[in-house]
Amino acid sequence: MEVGFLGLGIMGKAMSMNLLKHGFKVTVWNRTLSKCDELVEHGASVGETPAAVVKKCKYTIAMLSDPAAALSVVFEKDGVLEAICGGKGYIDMSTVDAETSTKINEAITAKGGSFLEAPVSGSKKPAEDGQLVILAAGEKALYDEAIPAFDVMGKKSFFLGPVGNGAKMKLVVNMIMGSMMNAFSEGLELADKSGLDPQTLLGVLDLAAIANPMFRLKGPTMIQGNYSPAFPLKHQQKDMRLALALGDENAISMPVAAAANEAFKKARGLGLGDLDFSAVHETVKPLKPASS
Ligand SMILES: NC(=O)C1=CN([C@@H]2O[C@H](COP(=O)(O)OP(=O)(O)OC[C@H]3O[C@@H](n4cnc5c(N)ncnc54)[C@H](OP(=O)(O)O)[C@@H]3O)[C@@H](O)[C@H]2O)C=CC1
Ligand SMILES: O=CC(=O)O
Repeated sequence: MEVGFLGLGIMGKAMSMNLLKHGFKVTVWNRTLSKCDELVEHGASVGETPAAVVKKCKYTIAMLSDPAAALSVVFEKDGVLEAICGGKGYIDMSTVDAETSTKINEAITAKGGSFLEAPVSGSKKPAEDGQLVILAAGEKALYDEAIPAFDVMGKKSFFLGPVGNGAKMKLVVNMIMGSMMNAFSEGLELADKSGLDPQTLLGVLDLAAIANPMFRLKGPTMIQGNYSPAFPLKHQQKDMRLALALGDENAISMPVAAAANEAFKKARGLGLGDLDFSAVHETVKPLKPASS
């Protein structure tokens, strides 16, 4: 079956590559068209616009940076909305807020198409390995149709009911992850500056009740100061911002998440937005004295 794929960033490239490897026919589009070349080498076709991809494919997946990108690919000229119609599906796997997803759902379904939001948990490596956790919500029939693709991209898919629930689940998960990353950064620095070996801290944490894959994966590179991007910090800060707005809507006080958001904002201000989100570690380090 021909599947469309819009957005070939860190995640979209890995996810669409997995679809190709598992025998799906994939037509790709990316705003920066040159990013399609590598996929073409692996057998993908290219659509000139999002509308051209949707026109060709029974269902189209999107993996875009943020709400503004998700909306623009649907609503702008040559966008998804120009070609979506009865019998076609649109699956947005980007991390956005429920309001964005709902707007897209309304527009797609008004034209007779079906819509699913399906943000994912798991980063570059799980995307490459087909080990994502998929948090889907919306049209159940489209979910059932997409299961073969989800099974290739992920290790587990959840169907969470009406549109909005996938987005909310993803934001809750990333709010927790962003808060944990800040506590972890502070702990690494505290260990170091109080005379402990941060490597030993990693060993202790890994045997403790709070052992987790994120500490295991990111700890060694954070100690080296290597922040090669798997999950760009600017996207984590976007997720904290959107999660805080969800907290605001529901009158949930989230001081820990708010402090974590401030740290990610500070890191963006320091020009670290395109690095991995673990670069928030740099905000905990003491400023180097200005050279005289
Ligand atoms: N990286 C990760 O670990 C994870 C990321 N996510 C989420 O997945 C989504 C994608 O993340 P990731 O792949 O890391 O991000 P990248 O920054 O690597 O890629 C972003 C993609 O969005 C496209 N894009 C940005 N703005 C626009 C626009 N205005 N119009 C059209 N296309 C646009 C980019 O196109 P171009 O190439 O032209 O810039 C690119 O294809 C985000 O929502 C992120 O929060 C979820 C789980 C894990
Ligand atoms: O959204 C990021 C992730 O690692 O999940």
